[in-house]
Amino acid sequence: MRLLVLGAGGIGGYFGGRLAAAGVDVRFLVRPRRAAQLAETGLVIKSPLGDLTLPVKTVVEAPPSVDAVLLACKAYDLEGAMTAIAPAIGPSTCIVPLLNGVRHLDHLDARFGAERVLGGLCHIGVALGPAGEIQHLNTLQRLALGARTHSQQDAAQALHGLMERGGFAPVLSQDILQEMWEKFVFLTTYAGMTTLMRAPVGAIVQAQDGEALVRQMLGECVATAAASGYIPSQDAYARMFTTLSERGSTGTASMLRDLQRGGPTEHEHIIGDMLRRAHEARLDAPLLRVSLAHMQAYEATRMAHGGG
Ligand SMILES: NC(=O)C1=CN([C@@H]2O[C@H](COP(=O)(O)OP(=O)(O)OC[C@H]3O[C@@H](n4cnc5c(N)ncnc54)[C@H](OP(=O)(O)O)[C@@H]3O)[C@@H](O)[C@H]2O)C=CC1
Ligand SMILES: CC(C)(CO)C(=O)C(=O)O
Repeated sequence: MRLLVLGAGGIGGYFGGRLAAAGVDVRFLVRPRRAAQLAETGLVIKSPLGDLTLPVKTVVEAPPSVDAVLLACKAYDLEGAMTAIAPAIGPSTCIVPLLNGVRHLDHLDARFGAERVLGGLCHIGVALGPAGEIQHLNTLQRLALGARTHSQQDAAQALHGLMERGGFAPVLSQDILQEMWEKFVFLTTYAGMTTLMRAPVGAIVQAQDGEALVRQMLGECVATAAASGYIPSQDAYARMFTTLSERGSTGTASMLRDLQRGGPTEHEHIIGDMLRRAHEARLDAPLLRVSLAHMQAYEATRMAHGGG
């Protein structure tokens, strides 16, 4: 099976690297700067689960008709990424997007046809270091993928088999859209609250109304998910709330880290999309409104200072 991984950043580099190290036929579709860097250093992963340095195959133009594409770009790069992978999408190619959120599914479906687009997500903490190395920040490495329709089940199973070779125990989800929505609900609150407060969870819940505000934003997201047909399970809700209200936690969403380094963020794809869906369902979501306005003001300021 020929696998094309779009992006050798945190997510693409980590999972693609594990697969390449196991002998899977992986090509990384990257831009010229990253191609040069990888040619010089190889793909480097620094992880508590095992470091890795290996030469990898890169391409700056997609080869025709691969078997599967692992899509691992940030949401603000989705349009360009879809154009980049287009030549690789043949009649039986599957695309597994690993982006956070859910809105990208609509864009991918419109561009390539819903039958090509499986569901996917990952729970992991990875970031690119200064020399382009992939830093694995904890020991989580959960990748889940699954069929969105009955007709995709065989393809999902085959891809899961391929992913298993990477040694990161991928999950073949029987309800990937539900899982994606649960992560969307969690991440919107995590990113919304930690960016608004410029603080980790532990500091937020120490503030007078901190925990109440976390509960309120989570409630707005849960109501939106429910109105969209994806009520988080009780277990999922309990896990989310535990993480979002943990005393002493130093946890922050990657969106806060992106903001603190003055970079672009996925706020429209995450917070903006959740709020849009709340409005469509005629739900009041005052905290999401504040959170989105805050991120849009950040973005306007960033652009005014020449941010690209
Ligand atoms: N990092 C994490 O721990 C987690 C991230 N996610 C989600 O996964 C997604 C990816 O995040 P992450 O890996 O951290 O992001 P990164 O910024 O680390 O990596 C994205 C990569 O995509 C590449 N890219 C973008 N457009 C193109 C293109 N047209 N052609 C080739 N390469 C392209 C970028 O290349 P270039 O270097 O050229 O810009 C970059 O290396 C996001 O939606 C994120 O929210 C989900 C769970 C955890
Ligand atoms: C929730 C988390 C930390 C891990 O998957 C993440 O996706 C993010 O912060 O962007």
